[in-house]
Amino acid sequence: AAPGKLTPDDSHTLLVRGKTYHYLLGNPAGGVSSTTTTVVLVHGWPDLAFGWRYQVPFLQALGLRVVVPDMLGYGRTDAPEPIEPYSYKSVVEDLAVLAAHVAGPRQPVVLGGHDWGGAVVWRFALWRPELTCAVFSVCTPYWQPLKTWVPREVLVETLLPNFRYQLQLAGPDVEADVVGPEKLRRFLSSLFGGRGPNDEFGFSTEVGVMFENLDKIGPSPLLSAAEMDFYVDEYSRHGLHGPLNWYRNSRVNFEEEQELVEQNRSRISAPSLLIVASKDKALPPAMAAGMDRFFDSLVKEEVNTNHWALWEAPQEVNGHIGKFLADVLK
Ligand SMILES: O=C(NCCCc1ccccc1)N[C@H]1CC[C@H](OCc2c(F)cccc2F)CC1
Repeated sequence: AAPGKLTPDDSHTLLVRGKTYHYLLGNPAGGVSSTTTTVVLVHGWPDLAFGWRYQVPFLQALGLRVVVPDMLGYGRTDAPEPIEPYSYKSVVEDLAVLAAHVAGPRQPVVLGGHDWGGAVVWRFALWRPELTCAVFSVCTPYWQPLKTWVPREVLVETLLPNFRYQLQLAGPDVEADVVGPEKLRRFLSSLFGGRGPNDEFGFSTEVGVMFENLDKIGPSPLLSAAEMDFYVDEYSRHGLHGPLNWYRNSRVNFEEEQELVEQNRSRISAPSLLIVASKDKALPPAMAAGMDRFFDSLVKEEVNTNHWALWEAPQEVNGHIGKFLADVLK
């Protein structure tokens, strides 16, 4: 692979704990040396490894090796039917295997996440602190493992009304209705900021997918037609069952994390960066209030974007990540 930029032959697959993962591997400008640091980038919903397209070349130019998987259920990675393989603990173990394959056994790596990927990288730092060199999250705050089970509908009614859409996404309706490339295109355009002729939304955090509006939704200004075609093609492979399984593990995640609660493991010692997005309706900056108390070293930054900060303000996002990593790796 050409050092410093992604080429088509930088696409790889690896059998990871019984699942085939597809990932992009970007080598650093100047080539790999024994001291090269590896960054693992974890995308969210509904996204792909391609969602990090504005960050990968920037990180390669900094001299980093970049590993970017299609997460479980997405793109050219397998999409198992059951929900358990999509739990935080299981996905963290998958990422640990992938990181070791690229960076070598027991080599600490930098973890970067957006959205669900942000939640995953915080969990990686909790479960595998010995493999965590540094961690950054875009949009997603940290929350500690809880010892009391709160059903998602109660969490929505009492504390996080902005999570109400997750009740719909955990149910059967979206994967039953959003089938085939044209429906998937309208669905993805809705999530990526596309609107109807009278500014109608196809998705809202209060409701979720607004099925009656889908056929009116136009292209998102955040992606070119070719980029959108790629997302539609990639999502047409498996449909939405896998991606939606991420919303069906609240109880599994709670039960798996009791091990962390019992061991009093709720603090993150690795140098950490949170970049919040001012206008993100799913993950508003206010959700990050109070998380500092769980960190030995936390930097918080804000960008003035909606949920898709990686694409809306890549220069600012990359600037914050670059400054953070320069401090960590100096
Ligand atoms: O659903 C997600 N993303 C879809 C966004 C769709 C959208 C697109 C464009 C505009 C608006 C919305 N992300 C998940 C990521 C994990 C989060 O759960 C972790 C968690 C807790 F469980 C409790 C406290 C904080 C915390 F972060 C829950 C949101």
